[in-house]
Parts: sequence; C-alpha cells; structure tokens
Amino acid sequence: MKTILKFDGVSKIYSNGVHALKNVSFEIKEGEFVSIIGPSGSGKSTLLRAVNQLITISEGKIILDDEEISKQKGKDLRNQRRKVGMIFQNYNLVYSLSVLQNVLHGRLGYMSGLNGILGRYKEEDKIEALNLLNELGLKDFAYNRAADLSGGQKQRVGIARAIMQNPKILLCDEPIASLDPSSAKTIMDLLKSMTAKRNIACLVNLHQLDVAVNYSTRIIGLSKGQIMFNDSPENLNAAMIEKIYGTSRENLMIGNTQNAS
Ligand SMILES: Nc1ncnc2c1ncn2[C@@H]1O[C@H](COP(=O)(O)OP(=O)(O)OP(=O)(O)O)[C@@H](O)[C@H]1O
Repeated sequence: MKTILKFDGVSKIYSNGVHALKNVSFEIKEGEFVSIIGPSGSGKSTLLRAVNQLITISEGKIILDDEEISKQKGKDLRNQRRKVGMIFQNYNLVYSLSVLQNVLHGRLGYMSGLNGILGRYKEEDKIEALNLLNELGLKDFAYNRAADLSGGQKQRVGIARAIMQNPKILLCDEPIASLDPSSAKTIMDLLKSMTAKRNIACLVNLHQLDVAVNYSTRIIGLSKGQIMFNDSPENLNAAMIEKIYGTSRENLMIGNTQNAS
C-alpha cells in the first residue's frame, strides 16, 4: 500500500511559546483508518491543521502524496489541498443553500473562480452529488435547505461534500462531538465504509476512546505534543492509556466497547 501522508520530525511552536507538537513522525497509507487520541491540549487539532498547512509548522517535513506540502505555496498548495477532504465538528455547511449545493461545493477546488461563484457545475458533478446523497440516505433532502437538517444529517452532507472532492485523505476533526450516540454511530459507520470502498485514508481526531478502539485500523496517542503510541487498537493496554491520558482507564468516560460492525 502506498504511503499517502508522512510527518517527519514535525514540531510546532505557537507565537505564545506553546510547544504544541514535538518531533512528531508517522506515516498513513492509502485506505487506513487512523484515530488520534489524547487529552485536551495534547496537540490533536494542531496535528490535523498542519496536514494541509492551515498552520505553518516550525520544524520538520510533511509529505502528502509524494510532495512536500510544508514547502508548497500558491497554486501548488491549492492543488495539494484538493487531495485533503475535511470533516468538521460543527459541519461548516452553508445553511442558506440547498443540500445539493453544499455537496457540490466539494468541486470548487477544481473549477475556475468565476464558474465557482456562478455555481456552473458540470452535469456529471450533479449526477455524482445526487448519487452520493442517495448512498448516504439523503436523496429526498437534496433540494431542502441545509439549515432544515438534523445534526446527523448535516454531518452526512459534510461527508458527501468531502468525498465529492475526490480526496486521497479525509481529516475529521471530532466528527461526532456534537451528535447523540445513535447519530454518532451512523456517522462513524458511514465514514468507515465510504472511505474503505474508495481506498481513501482517514485521519480522525477523537475524544471517545471506545470509538477509536472500535473503528480504527491504527491509533496514534498524543500527550503534550509527543507521540506515545502508534499501533493497532488491540495493543492499547491500560498502562498505555494511563501514559497517554495521565490517568487510569477507570477515570475516563469510555462508553461501551463492543466491536463495530
Ligand atoms: N493558535 C494558537 N495559538 C497559541 N496556542 C495555541 C493555538 N492553538 C492551540 N494552541 C495551544 O497548543 C496546544 C495544543 O492545542 P490543540 O488544540 O492542538 O490540542 P487538542 O489536543 O486538539 O485539544 P482539544 O482536545 O481540547 O481540542 C494547547 O496548549 C493550546 O492551548
């Protein structure tokens, strides 16, 4: 399997002096589903935002699909960013627009500025967007305003928009943090199945340890900006959990630990 993302000795020091990432190195291969866990402030969001240069790293290299994105600028950076789909905790939809228009926004990075502003999408893009909405159980909502949907449905639109971008990797920043447990399961199941089917890698920030264990092919555990663990979920034992969170498993809200389907 091809490596799609590589962090090589990456550090990030914010202007206030906080050392949010310390010499972080790891690789993600095509089709992998990798969760990043760790206590609040351990650097999970910083790591995710570094991937497509939403923040500039202080040291090291980030290689995305064989090119060093941490050195790229302008058009090259824009082209690289097309390979990275994003899923947000708060969905980041345009609520005044229809569900279909929101999904089509996934194609904006491939269009000229004028065509994008005027919403001149290709017919094949519209067909693909409708097919994706069908796959996600939202076809009947295609012409509703995004504002009318429930949280779980909004996140499904977020997934459709990200996949519409034809990415090599999806970055998901706490994708289920705003959802009830049932919608959260639906979203995790969809994220896993839709990315596996398309061989898209998934890098997911999670606060829910049980979810990370149930869904991931690999878990990266961060503590104070450093990688403490980078292995399969089966190897995440109680001692390691304590090392990552600085507290025992009993003191964490874990939830149920049944395997995901
Ligand atoms: N823009 C910023 N400027 C200065 N410091 C920042 C900035 N963003 C994050 N930090 C600091 O960097 C450290 C890591 O933050 P980060 O948000 O990456 O952690 P996190 O693991 O995602 O936390 P949480 O789980 O609470 O979202 C924290 O100490 C945070 O206060």
